[in-house]
Amino acid sequence: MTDRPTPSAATTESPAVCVSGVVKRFGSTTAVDGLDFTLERGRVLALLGPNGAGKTTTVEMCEGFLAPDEGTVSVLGLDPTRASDQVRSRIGVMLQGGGAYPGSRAGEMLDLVAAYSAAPLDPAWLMSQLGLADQVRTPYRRLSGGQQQRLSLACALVGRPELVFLDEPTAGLDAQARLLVWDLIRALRRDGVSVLLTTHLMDEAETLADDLVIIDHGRVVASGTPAELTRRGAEGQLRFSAPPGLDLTLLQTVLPEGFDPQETAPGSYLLEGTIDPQVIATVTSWCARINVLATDLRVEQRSLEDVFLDLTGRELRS
Ligand SMILES: Nc1ncnc2c1ncn2[C@@H]1O[C@H](COP(=O)(O)OP(=O)(O)OP(=O)(O)O)[C@@H](O)[C@H]1O
Repeated sequence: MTDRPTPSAATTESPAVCVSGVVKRFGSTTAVDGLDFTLERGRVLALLGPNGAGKTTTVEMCEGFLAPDEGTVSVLGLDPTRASDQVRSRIGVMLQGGGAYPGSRAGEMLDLVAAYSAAPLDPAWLMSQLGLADQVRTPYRRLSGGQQQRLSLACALVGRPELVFLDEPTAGLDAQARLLVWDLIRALRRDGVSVLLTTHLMDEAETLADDLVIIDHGRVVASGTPAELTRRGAEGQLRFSAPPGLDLTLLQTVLPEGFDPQETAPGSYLLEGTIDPQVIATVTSWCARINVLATDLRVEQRSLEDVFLDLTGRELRS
């Protein structure tokens, strides 16, 4: 995927997407409630949030399908509702089954979309990248849900867009198809394509995104790189098993300041904080000194699920 057309100079320097103070209401429901975030060029930003958080509404405003009630949305430096023709020729949008003629063959559909583009990718190559090489002649209605999903991704990408919107790109895909889609998103990133994706899958966000915006009830609850977010607060946990009833005040005196070791269940011990090799060595040598065998010693990093739970008191998966 090389030789993408150079974007026009007037909008090359602006961020791929800039959402500022955006509010969107549907009747009495406020779907998006003062949202701010920026997707810089060439990066992958994941909007992560539970069902109903406002992810799809946000993406649809960026695609120009919906206008915000308040605030501004800028895509490649342009207003996606006012300059929709200019914006649409430069973005890739994954439509969920929309616009498909049920009788048309998968390969024909992709060829048709490619024909509208000045410098399309090779449709046959794209079909094979997405594991659809054997479905080129299959009518759309006979494709499985996952195959339709991947064809819709192919349609979004075949025109070599500068910016791609992927709303839950792997929803409903099996593990193997999910990995194909992940590989393709990584390839887009390597090619300098900007990607805005929504997901409620932590592993997807953590694996693919350079930047994460966690939203809930239409608002940003946290943002940063996956590493920054999982490092926030308690950085990690060290757990070990040992005979119950150890006097942890003694352990605390030899640990760096800020550690408060706990016995979470009889014989199960937990330390939260920055777990570095010195902390592990301190714990094991303290156990040796009191002649106790620590078993099952393991270090766990906080996941985005933990971060979300800390911030909202709720599980990310609803
Ligand atoms: N066209 C609409 N009319 C009325 N309410 C809507 C409409 N679109 C979205 N909503 C409501 O706005 C809120 C946000 O919905 P949205 O689809 O943006 O969330 P989401 O984060 O994408 O959720 P999901 O992961 O379930 O797709 C929800 O309460 C939803 O019911």
